[in-house]
Amino acid sequence: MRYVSTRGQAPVLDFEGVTLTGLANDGGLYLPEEWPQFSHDQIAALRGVPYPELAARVMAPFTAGSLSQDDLLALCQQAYGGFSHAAVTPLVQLDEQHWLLELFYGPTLAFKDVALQLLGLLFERFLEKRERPLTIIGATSGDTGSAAIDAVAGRKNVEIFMLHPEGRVSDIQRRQMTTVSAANVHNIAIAGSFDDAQAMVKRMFADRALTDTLDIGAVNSINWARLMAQVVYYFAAALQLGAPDRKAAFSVPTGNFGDVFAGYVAQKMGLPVERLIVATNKNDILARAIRDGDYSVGESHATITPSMDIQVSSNFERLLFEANGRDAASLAAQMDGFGSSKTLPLDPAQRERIAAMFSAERATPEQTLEAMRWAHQACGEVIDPHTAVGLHAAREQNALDPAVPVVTLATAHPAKFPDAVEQAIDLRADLPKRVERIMEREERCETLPADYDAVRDYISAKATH
Ligand SMILES: Cc1ncc(COP(=O)(O)O)c(C=O)c1O
Ligand SMILES: N[C@@H](CCOP(=O)(O)O)C(=O)O
Repeated sequence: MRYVSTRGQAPVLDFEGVTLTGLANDGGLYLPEEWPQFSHDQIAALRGVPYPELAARVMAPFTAGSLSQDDLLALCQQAYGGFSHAAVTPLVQLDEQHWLLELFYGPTLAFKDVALQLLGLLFERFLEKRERPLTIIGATSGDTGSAAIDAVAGRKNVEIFMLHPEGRVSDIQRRQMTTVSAANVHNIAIAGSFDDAQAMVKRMFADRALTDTLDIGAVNSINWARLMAQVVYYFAAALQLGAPDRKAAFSVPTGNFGDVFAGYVAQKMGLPVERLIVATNKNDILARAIRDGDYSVGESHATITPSMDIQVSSNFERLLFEANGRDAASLAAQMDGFGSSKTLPLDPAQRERIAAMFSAERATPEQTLEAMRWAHQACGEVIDPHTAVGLHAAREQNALDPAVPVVTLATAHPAKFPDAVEQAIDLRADLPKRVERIMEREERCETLPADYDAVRDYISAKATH
């Protein structure tokens, strides 16, 4: 499989190259040159297949040329062997139409583990032959950071610098990152928003002074391998609900647009997906883009769903590229305009193609809490506030055929956000035993201003050259 940049000016890479490169050097994001196709019979043959094998079969076309089938299967078995649920991503029924796809059984209790447990192993495999270590630089609003750190802590040939917005992640999210004592882990709290952190990370990929001395890698969803691994659970859920003979819709709590874009990829591969519902909090740039064609940056608001407090949504670029017929030159011009004006009007063709598959819904804090109460009182499920944003959006879809099952992605364990859970249902969600110990450990974190030079210089000084 070959991978091309959305902006058309970066080298075409294979899967190994794209995994180690992260952001394309023209500022774009990598995508497969073409979407692999699964026929009706090939999808039917995946029914009942255990998760690690399903993962290897769904991902095989994307890794072809860089990993053998046997190697890929062995990596999937290792990656998912540590999940605390036998089904890895179990499906739970809420009522006749609504389901939850629980994605929080990995070591750090959020959906990020599904991709990052595998990515850590892929790094290790591909770095065996390299002489220089890979310096991972990432930005997190809470969950990517802990999952990525867990995936690479103590591994050879790799070190990680993770930026998070100071005071804007939950205490548990922060401790999951800052209590890891491995020498190859560096946490940086910046006095700014997640968007400030993400913008700095992207700028570092284009900073020759840095890239000439360090091999920089990505764990954020700018890295194609992240999205690839997330495609699998759409297959897992749809197969259980009757695919390929029955369609399913998915409601996805959204921030950086990676998770819902993985659903789009599953649909492009042949999975019968009726609709993808983009669920946002008050940071509703995506809802405005999908509904009104207006992708323009607003103020960043702190909410009870901090992981989704995102304005500039990395993976929306991938969808814009798809929706303009993969015209890289025109996309590059659109993104340049967005870079300077912070506003991007979608053209009519982009709007039409996006509307054909995506709906968008925004949840207020009260609607979020109300969805948590409904899940608890009517269905006996304790859900986290991010999942609740998705569930609220799912239950607003009156235009959907009631015979179509709607799956809300349950993106985090409720214990990661105990205050919001208590506010909604007056119950303190207990931390699972496997992570309880983070509450006693010492924290390690550098606090820096939201200043590009200060952060770049700190990383440059600390990194292994
Ligand atoms: C718990 C949780 N839900 C939802 C999201 C949004 O996912 P995405 O950024 O892939 O849109 C995130 C962060 O990415 C998250 O951590
Ligand atoms: N919500 C995310 C933000 C980063 O998103 P990513 O999917 O691009 O890594 C987080 O928890 O850090």
